[in-house]
Amino acid sequence: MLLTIDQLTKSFGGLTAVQNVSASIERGKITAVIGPNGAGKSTFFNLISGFHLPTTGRIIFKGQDISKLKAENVARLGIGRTFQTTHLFEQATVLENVIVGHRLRTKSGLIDALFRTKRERLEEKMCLDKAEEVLDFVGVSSLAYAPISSITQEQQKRVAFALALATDPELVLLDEPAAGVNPDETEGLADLMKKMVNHGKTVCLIEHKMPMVMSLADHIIVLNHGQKIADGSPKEIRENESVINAYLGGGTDNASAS
Ligand SMILES: Nc1ncnc2c1ncn2[C@@H]1O[C@H](COP(=O)(O)OP(=O)(O)OP(=O)(O)O)[C@@H](O)[C@H]1O
Repeated sequence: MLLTIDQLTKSFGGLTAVQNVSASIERGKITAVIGPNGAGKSTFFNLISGFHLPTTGRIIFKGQDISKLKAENVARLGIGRTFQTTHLFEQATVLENVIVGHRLRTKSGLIDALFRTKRERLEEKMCLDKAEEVLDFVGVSSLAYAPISSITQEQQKRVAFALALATDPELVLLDEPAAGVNPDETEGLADLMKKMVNHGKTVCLIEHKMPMVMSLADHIIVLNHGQKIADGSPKEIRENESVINAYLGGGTDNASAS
């Protein structure tokens, strides 16, 4: 297993957002995390990527306990994540967004930047090369000099993917990668996730679009009220009574059909 989560709990004051969840993510596969609104999915991602410290429990990545590491150190070890497209800088270009994202995660400090050391100049070149490479990978090279505000939501999703890929992660966490895009674009983004896997990445996504999840994921983890209520293949999840009751069945608005 690339990542193992052992009895993970996160409480915010009196509210337990993630409760005693154990799960694992297999290398080279696509794992989806699903569940109703407020189930704890984003908190789960925030815990894995070091944005929240667990209240109790452990997160083991490639044999190393990363439970207490800060986000920048988790990123350095090989876990990349997307943020909502609203985190992109609207007035900056696509390329600038990826370079800034990458620089925030590389080593040059303020002193280096002020004195323009050799390392800093070298890293600048590496950042540009890396940004061009990931923009090419996600298929938006031709938009490198376009401001974020001028491109479509689907193209912004691709830029968010590029940002996550810029640190060369082994595990990529994608938070609702297909929210707000049309069915054709959803298919294009699903293809991009498969391409990541074909290039050696392990993908874990949070997604409400069930047809996409069912056709794309190798493994699905279902959260409800902070607890894991099921874990299995798409077929197993589709047929699981508690998942049907909590999320998939009964005309719920949560599991989107498109
Ligand atoms: N930083 C925080 N402080 C306090 N409560 C929080 C915090 N982050 C999340 N919560 C609470 O934890 C619970 C789980 O929220 P979370 O965002 O993880 O769910 P989710 O499954 O991602 O929901 P959605 O599908 O709506 O994004 C919610 O009740 C939420 O209000």
